[in-house]
Amino acid sequence: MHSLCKSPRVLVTGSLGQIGTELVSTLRMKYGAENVLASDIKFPTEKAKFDVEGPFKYVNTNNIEQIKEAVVNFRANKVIHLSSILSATGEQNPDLAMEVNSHGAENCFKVCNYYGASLLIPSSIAAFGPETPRHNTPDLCIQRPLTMYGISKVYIELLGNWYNQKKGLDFRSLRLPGIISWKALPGGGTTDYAIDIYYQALKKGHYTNCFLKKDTRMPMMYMDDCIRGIIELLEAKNENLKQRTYNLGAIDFTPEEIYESIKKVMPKFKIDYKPDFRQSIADTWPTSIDSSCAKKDWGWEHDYDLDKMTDVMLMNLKKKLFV
Ligand SMILES: NC(=O)c1ccc[n+]([C@@H]2O[C@H](COP(=O)([O-])OP(=O)(O)OC[C@H]3O[C@@H](n4cnc5c(N)ncnc54)[C@H](O)[C@@H]3O)[C@@H](O)[C@H]2O)c1
Ligand SMILES: C[C@@H](O)[C@H](N)C(=O)O
Repeated sequence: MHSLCKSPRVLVTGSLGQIGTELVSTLRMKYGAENVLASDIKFPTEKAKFDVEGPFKYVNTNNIEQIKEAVVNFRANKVIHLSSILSATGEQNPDLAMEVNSHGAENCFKVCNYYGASLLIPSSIAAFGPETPRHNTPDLCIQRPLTMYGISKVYIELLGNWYNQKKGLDFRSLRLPGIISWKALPGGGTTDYAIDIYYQALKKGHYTNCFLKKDTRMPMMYMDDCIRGIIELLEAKNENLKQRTYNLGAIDFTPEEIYESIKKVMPKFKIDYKPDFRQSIADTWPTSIDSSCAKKDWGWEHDYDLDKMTDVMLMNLKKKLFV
């Protein structure tokens, strides 16, 4: 069985996305480039590539045979499944979201269960809905999301519990907030205004048509915290885990607060608002989440606050855009 292999052999799906491009490079630095197989339905390009090069394979996660082949030939004992259609794109193309998010995950569960590999799939604050307690949302509470994306996340969380209890599959998941980074562009999320605002601040000095109202508070996190959180959960001792899915909280802010944070560095920066369909998605999500269970079971602490993140985002984006 592959699970008996000592060194981690990790297959990452959807690895050319926002989180994957950074996670793959960090894992390669940690485990050795040859031990991390990146995969996606896109191929690496000059614009979208990994800082640390290593093996890459085309894997469409809707095709179970392609996942099987990658796991078997690479002798993967861990799968990190990232391929996904995010919330806003998912509401515009619900059939695609159902196919990629639910069917793709089902395929990963079946393959990992059969070949004895562990499986980590991120969940999201989108797994909560309008009936969920909105402030400091606990791990265990009512979850009735209204988006196709959120529905698939609840399905994955529950499948993970089932496979863990009935089949002994080592499944782990984190409910991530909106992730903010400067390296890769996001892929159609409701929290993505909080990335675009930094680009527009530097390019135009004015963020026009912010698609959420100025007082819409959502949980957020800087990418470095996200990558560290994923790897800490991946490496946590199984006996310390009291649940299979953990809230992973960090910071929370509104469009107006991130605007004020940027203004501290760029006093002439301006913003205007034009909320669209994404407002109704954001209105059903928590304003902040409680990650005390992750802290208690495996020591989770975030590092970046809003102003520290703003400094790092502006500094790195300046170099990326203008140097
Ligand atoms: N970015 C965030 O703010 C955020 C927040 C919470 C949870 N998450 C979760 O983290 C994971 C990764 O998110 P991300 O932000 O990197 O997403 P992304 O949209 O940036 O990347 C998704 C990747 O999946 C690939 N993909 C799409 N369909 C595929 C298929 N059929 N087969 C294989 N690959 C396919 C895409 O080409 C893309 O590279 C997802 O599960 C997402 O739900 C992300
Ligand atoms: C929150 C998260 O899952 C993603 N950033 C989205 O907005 O869809």
